[in-house]
Amino acid sequence: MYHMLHFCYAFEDYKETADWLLAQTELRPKVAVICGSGLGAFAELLENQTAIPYKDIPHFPQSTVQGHAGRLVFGEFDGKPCVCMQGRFHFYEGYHISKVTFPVRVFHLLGVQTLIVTNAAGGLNQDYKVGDIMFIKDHLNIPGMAGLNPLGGLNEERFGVRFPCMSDAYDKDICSIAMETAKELGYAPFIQQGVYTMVAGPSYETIAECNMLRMLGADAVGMSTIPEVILARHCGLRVFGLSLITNKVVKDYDSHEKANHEEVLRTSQHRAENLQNLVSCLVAKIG
Ligand SMILES: O=P(O)(O)O[C@@H]1C[C@H](O)[C@@H](CO)O1
Ligand SMILES: Nc1nc2[nH]cnc2c(=O)[nH]1
Repeated sequence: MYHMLHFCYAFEDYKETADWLLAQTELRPKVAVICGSGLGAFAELLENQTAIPYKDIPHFPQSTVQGHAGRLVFGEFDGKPCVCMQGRFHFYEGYHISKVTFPVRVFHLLGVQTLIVTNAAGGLNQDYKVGDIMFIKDHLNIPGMAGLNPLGGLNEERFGVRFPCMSDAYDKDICSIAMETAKELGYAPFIQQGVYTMVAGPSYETIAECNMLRMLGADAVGMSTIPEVILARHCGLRVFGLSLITNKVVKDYDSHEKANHEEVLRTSQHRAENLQNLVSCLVAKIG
């Protein structure tokens, strides 16, 4: 059990990483994108790229999960500078929760104003189909309710207030722009809006857990994103989040379906192009 007052990082650590990154590129991104499982190909589309492996970046953790390449890519969409994490960090990889969210505060110090988070998630809502893209309108922070919040410990006032508000976590204006963009691209038939919930993982949910999460009001379940969103809101970033529904969770004891990461990566690959188009158009509009 980790100690609540234990900090992995001091303000100076975030600053050191941000200053190191600013010396590697002349781009000054206003938008950062975190790519979910299998969704990292998006970064390949960036023009005028500078790609930096996580292992070369001071204080950065490493990606250990299949489908997370482990590179930070700076580049442009339609002339709009952007920084993209090709691979994120998860609590179940054994990282302290402040390591999982380390890049978010670095983005803030780079001058980023908007964070776009993407993830692969299991569909809890009966009406969702595999391949749907859910714009996140709210979240249920299950590990947070059990005491695992990235803001636990002493508050760093240089980033934000002790008790940040979360009822406005997902930016309604960006969500409207994303909806408009999805319609322009002809993607409306597979767009949903819903509530994302996070479990710590790495085991997938039992049938009873899926039924409970649905009863609590969640539409999709994953193992990431919420700690990043909380840290982003704490330091004043605007947030847009989307979940790719890569599988339908099992809620029926007669079902022979089994959740598995191969299916997650297959669905991500299938929808990769649509997601790339959507996110790149969005960056071009809001960047
Ligand atoms: O990084 P994301 O949240 O997209 O990855 C999801 C959750 C687990 O890491 C993995 C399970 O298949 O996919
Ligand atoms: N927890 C969880 N994470 C996922 N990521 C992709 N699919 C799933 C799922 O069914 N459950």
